[in-house]
Amino acid sequence: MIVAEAWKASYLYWVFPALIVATVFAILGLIGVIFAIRLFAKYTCGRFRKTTRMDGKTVIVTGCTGGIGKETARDLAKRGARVIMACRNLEVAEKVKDEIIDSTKNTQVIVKKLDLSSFASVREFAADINKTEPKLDVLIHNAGYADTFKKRKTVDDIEMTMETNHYGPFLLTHLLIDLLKKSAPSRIVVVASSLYRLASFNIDNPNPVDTIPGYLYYASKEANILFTRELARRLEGTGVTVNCLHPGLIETGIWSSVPPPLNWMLFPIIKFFFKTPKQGCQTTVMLAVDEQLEKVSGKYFSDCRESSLSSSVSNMSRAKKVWEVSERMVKLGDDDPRI
Ligand SMILES: NC(=O)c1ccc[n+]([C@@H]2O[C@H](COP(=O)([O-])OP(=O)(O)OC[C@H]3O[C@@H](n4cnc5c(N)ncnc54)[C@H](O)[C@@H]3O)[C@@H](O)[C@H]2O)c1
Repeated sequence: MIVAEAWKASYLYWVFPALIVATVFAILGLIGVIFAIRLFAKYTCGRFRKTTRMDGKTVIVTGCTGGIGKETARDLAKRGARVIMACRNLEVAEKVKDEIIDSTKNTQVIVKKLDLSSFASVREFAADINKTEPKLDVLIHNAGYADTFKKRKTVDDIEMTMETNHYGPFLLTHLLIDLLKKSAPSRIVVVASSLYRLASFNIDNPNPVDTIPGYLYYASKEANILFTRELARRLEGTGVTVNCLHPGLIETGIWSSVPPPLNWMLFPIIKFFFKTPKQGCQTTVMLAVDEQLEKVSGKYFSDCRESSLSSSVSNMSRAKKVWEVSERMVKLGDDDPRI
């Protein structure tokens, strides 16, 4: 009884609850500030002006049946470009094409089959473009594949993530380079990711069939950046520029590769904090369209601004080695163009 009375009289009797309440308010305040910062970032992300036109220009966008690619194709069609949708699934692509024509009133939108996980498909697509298109102003490497755990090989016996995200686009660039040079000033845009920092392309194991694909996705994005830097060096003076970008964290189908239960936890984060595909295509569109960037090459952009790269991808001797390994992997023939 006496102890209870003493406890009540002690200042600790009030200080403890007050501390708990203050801590709860501080935590809630912190969460609120994080929310506000993220929402601010989401709605003030870079946005490229709508007025620059692309009439008379021909653009290829790979992987545009959904996500960032679809909004990129729509935006460029709205600006008057002839848009070639290079897609794996023709049935879905035709529906998306109709939707884009409907919303932009630009009938110069066409679909062509391209499966980046097959060198034969890449060759067939490039041969068709070289035969039918008198010029090519912009080539956008947007398509991307991600899986977390499922190890898969392509028809070429190459690890799926690496071929789709790096070797396929590497070969396609070679096969279209003469057309791009002929059409100069022309551009190549590579959709990479800031998550390249999480992994490293293994030069000693260019066909990493035993590695977890989740890791290889990041490694392929590092390869995208090294490819961009070496390509820019090799294309100097040709009038063809190449730049790469991080689109931001975007609410697209690529996140469905995250397995349960991680995807259940990720779902509200993606819904609340990630940008929409329309917001996510802004940097790609800027690199494809902005007249002020006509001579800019070999750079990395994020949120419509040039951004800095880590030292691992600034190393040009590493970029050269990745290039040489990639040349061997795609088995360039004697008649294929070299860059
Ligand atoms: N969503 C993000 O948060 C995010 C972040 C950083 C980078 N990226 C990059 O953005 C690009 C677009 O991805 P997204 O987020 O719109 O995802 P998405 O899954 O919605 O789109 C990917 C597209 O690539 C196509 N594709 C996949 N494999 C292909 C193949 N073998 N041949 C041809 N096309 C193929 C798909 O059909 C789809 O149209 C990718 O390169 C991705 O790595 C996305």
